Amino acid sequence: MPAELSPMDKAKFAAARRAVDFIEDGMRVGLGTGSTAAWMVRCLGERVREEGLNIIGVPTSTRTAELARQMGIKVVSLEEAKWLDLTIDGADEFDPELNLIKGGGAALLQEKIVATASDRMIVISDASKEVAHLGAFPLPVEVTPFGWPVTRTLIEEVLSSMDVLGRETTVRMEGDQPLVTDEGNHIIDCHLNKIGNPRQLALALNQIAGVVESGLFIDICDMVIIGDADGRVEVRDINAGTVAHEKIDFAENDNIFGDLK
Ligand SMILES: O=C[C@H](O)[C@H](O)[C@H](O)COP(=O)(O)O
Repeated sequence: MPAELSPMDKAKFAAARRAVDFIEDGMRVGLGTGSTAAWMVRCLGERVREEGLNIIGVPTSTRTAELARQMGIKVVSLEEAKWLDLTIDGADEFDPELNLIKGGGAALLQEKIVATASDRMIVISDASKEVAHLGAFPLPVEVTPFGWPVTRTLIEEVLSSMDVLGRETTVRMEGDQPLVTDEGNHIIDCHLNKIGNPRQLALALNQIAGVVESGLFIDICDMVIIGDADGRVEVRDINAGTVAHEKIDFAENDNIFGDLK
């Protein structure tokens, strides 16, 4: 393992490495986006190379598609795959029911479509993403470019009647322009501090004309794997109601870091 790898990256790696063990030969797998999901793609690439694992991957962003191809993973579109066995992705926050905030990397729309088109979704994370209540992380809402300032006003109106602590919104920028997502939309970040009823908020946001999707993932995630910098992982299965504690041996996975040295 490269000495310069941060404790956070070690934790993300441990969770990612454990998660790819759930991938079996022949599976169609949704590939998430972000720094944690990138570790998962590298770990999966290693299994494909070493074990000849025959899987197809459906990426959730152009970034992930590029990395997956580099790692030797066969990449297809969701239209081609039709349905997926499993999606593995990171998250910005998760609560005790495994409801999520996602979209810190602006990939929430493809991520949500891919995750809901999967039999199971596993979230991989370090411990910092676990919260009692969602909302400290600004909630991303993807909106159409057409009339987006109006949509933003409508979002603020809806927030004024919701059980949230903060109501400020900001437009995600790239340079001096609103950021454009892979699907050609913009992102409004909602600074809510605490969301009292995530399900109600998700439904209310999706009623607004111009809102394409919010970063609230309700009842989509089945399992979370939380890694730490020592290689320990906690595997929490919400459906089975089980919690397992295991350990990843970094030394056994040294070849995965080959391209990073
Ligand atoms: O849009 C990005 C995604 O929802 C990411 O999965 C999320 O932001 C977590 O990313 P990271 O693993 O880099 O913290």
